[in-house]
Amino acid sequence: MTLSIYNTLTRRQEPFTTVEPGKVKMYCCGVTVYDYCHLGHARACIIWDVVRRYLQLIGYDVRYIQNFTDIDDKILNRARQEKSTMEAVAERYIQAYFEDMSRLGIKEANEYPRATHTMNGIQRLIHDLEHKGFAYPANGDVYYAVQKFDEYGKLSGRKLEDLQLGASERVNIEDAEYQKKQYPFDFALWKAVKQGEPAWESPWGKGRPGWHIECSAMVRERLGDTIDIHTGGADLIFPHHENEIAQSEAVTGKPLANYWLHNGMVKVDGEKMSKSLGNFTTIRNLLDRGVDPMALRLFVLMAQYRKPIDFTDEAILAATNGWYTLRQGLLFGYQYGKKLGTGEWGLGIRNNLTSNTYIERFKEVVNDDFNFPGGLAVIFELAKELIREKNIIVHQGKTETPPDKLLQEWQTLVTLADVLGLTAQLEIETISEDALTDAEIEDLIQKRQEARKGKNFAESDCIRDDLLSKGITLIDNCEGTRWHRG
Ligand SMILES: Nc1ncnc2c1ncn2[C@@H]1O[C@H](COP(=O)(O)OP(=O)(O)OP(=O)(O)O)[C@@H](O)[C@H]1O
Ligand SMILES: [Zn+2]
Repeated sequence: MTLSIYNTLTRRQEPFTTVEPGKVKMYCCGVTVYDYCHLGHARACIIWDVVRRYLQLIGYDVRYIQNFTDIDDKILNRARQEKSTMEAVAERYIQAYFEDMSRLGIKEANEYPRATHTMNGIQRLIHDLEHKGFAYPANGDVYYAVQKFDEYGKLSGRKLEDLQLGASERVNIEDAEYQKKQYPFDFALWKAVKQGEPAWESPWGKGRPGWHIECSAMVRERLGDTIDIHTGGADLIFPHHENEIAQSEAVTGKPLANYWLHNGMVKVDGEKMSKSLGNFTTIRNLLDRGVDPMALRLFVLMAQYRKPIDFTDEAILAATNGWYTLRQGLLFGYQYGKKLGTGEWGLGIRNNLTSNTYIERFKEVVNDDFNFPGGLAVIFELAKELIREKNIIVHQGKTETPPDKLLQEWQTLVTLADVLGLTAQLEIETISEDALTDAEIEDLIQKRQEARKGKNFAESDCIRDDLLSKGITLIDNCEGTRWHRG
């Protein structure tokens, strides 16, 4: 079976094809930066990270862009509460984002555009919409006229007539915005400046962009008119993604994205985990309590990505137990490779892997709409096989299974687990003989920096992963790269 994925737009599972052969352009709606990331964000980031890694495994060259919404009422409120500025609040939480995601082993996007750095693209798009009759100015604001876009509602399946029926309790007719709109469901592309708020010059007067327009502008600027995959949480289908489609497609006349993918929500007692609702556990809080980042990854990957999942202590405990099992399998080669007499097993994992039945089974199952739980079952089968061998070695001193077979199984396990971002670190004691010095680590970080500058991300990832396998964790932030052992 080749890859087929469920497309929210068509409500069907479809064979995956790309605009350009062998290349995937992928855009993911990122976080609004006014607080630490919670487990809902962790789920979204882990799922799209793994989707990206899997597409790479099956041979695609993936260009992955994720934005930061760094201008928004919630950021301004936070800045007011703290007597700080929007920039300072945004910067702090962007930095925190990178720290948290690095702890979870999320690969960096190719670019992280920010709304405040995209003003020209945003204004150009609004101008084009106005020019084509899809937008109208009103007292310094600019609104999108949803009734002008015939296909409005095609993603979410919501029709304007239905919205109208249920609207009476939701629309506040006293609201200043409402008074400026020609139609209640029109939405703001540009908002006139309010006292004390940051603002940019524009043809419509000083002001700032609405939320939806930033993503349309960033996709257009960084990836072009039509991309292959647009992702985000299911909470964004309406209105955010519906509005992105309306904005982009009205201007270009082309599909914004061929496949729309949405992750299910992380819930707490049946309600969406959310910053606004305040019912959230942050990633750093959970990890600082001692939960292994890999257990959190497993918690996410054990569920089908579109289904909601409940965050409970029991679920994290189950994932942690699963991780301890998998970890034993992943460490097998490091611990017993030498003993089995085939040299240092940790070396050259990446280069040695050829197709085999486990890899084919893994692909077969994951090709069915990114069935990661199914892929995990193959991975656990391998891990358990290696643990069985380990027990034989521990109790009998040796195993009858040929070392080459074990080496291949172990390499397969490490490679497939790596596709899901699941990597095991050796305890410091077990590597003390050949532990790197601080200077050697700094040297490798420098090499990685250079590889990144040269856009050689395969090499930079390789250096990071090799360091990780030696118990060294890298944390990237705006000032550079920090590291710690263990
Ligand atoms: N509970 C959740 N489960 C899964 N994904 C989520 C969850 N909350 C947010 N996301 C996803 O994370 C990304 C960033 O979301 P955003 O910054 O708007 O967070 P939020 O917590 O929903 O914010 P707010 O509470 O202010 O609405 C989006 O793709 C969103 O769909
Ligand atoms: Zn978006």
